[in-house]
Amino acid sequence: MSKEPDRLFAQPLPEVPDFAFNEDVVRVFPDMIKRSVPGYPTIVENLGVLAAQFAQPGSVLYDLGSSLGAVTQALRRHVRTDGCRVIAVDNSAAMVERCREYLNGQDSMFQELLPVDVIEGDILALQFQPASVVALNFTLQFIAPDERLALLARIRQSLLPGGALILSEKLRFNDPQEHALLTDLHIAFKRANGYSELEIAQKRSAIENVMKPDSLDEHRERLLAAGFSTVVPWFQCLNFASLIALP
Ligand SMILES: C[S@@+](CC[C@H](N)C(=O)[O-])C[C@H]1O[C@@H](n2cnc3c(N)ncnc32)[C@H](O)[C@@H]1O
Ligand SMILES: O=C(O)C(=O)C[C@]1(C(=O)O)C=C[C@@H](O)C=C1
Repeated sequence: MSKEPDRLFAQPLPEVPDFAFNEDVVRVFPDMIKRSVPGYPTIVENLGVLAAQFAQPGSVLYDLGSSLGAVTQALRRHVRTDGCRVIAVDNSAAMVERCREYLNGQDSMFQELLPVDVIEGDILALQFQPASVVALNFTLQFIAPDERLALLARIRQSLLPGGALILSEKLRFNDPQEHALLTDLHIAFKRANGYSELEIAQKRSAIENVMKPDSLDEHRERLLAAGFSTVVPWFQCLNFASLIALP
């Protein structure tokens, strides 16, 4: 994995462009996401552990919005169920190209890993195959809010009995004091990871038009409306959380 540090927002920009998963972001993404998302390494590794409990023989495991394939690699480290394969999907060509390189690297180091297909495509246009595990790890927040319910309903339709959706997201909070507190603590997390006030402010304006977090209640209600029967939060660190949704 690239060790290049994220300095994308370190210099004052005359105008901060909307955040995009382009070549510049790809180069620094492992560093960016680890220093920006509290609990990210724990979520990714345990997503593999959880997935192993839900994987059904001969089924597909989806990594939707796979970026550089961190979740796909965790699935391949932990899932030992016969006949499973991983389908990783991302609509950023730059991410997909680098993801394939990293997965080839994993293949060259370990034997008997689950086979994986990396598809460059829009998850909103995907024809889902019967799946036992679907991971949306910090991806739904980048989908237009009015598309989210239909996507989750299609995922629910594709899930096999005994399977699970694992959904990780940045959260917003309806209570203004709770929202302000957790936002301040997230900023403190970024500062502690070496981001300057300028970097934090410019990143915030880059993502505000393209990333729209929901509250935990909104997630729960939407998942139930999409046909899931059970929604269980399994991890929260500051304003970032991960949920298991069962069919
Ligand atoms: C924050 S990143 C996900 C991080 C990754 N899952 C991980 O755990 O390292 C969001 C990803 O979703 C992808 N994405 C956003 N909208 C998408 C869409 N409609 N279809 C496919 N991928 C999408 C972006 O290109 C980006 O790589
Ligand atoms: O909320 C922020 O400040 C973030 O930087 C979060 C976040 C994310 O949750 O995906 C946004 C964009 C990058 O992909 C990395 C992290």
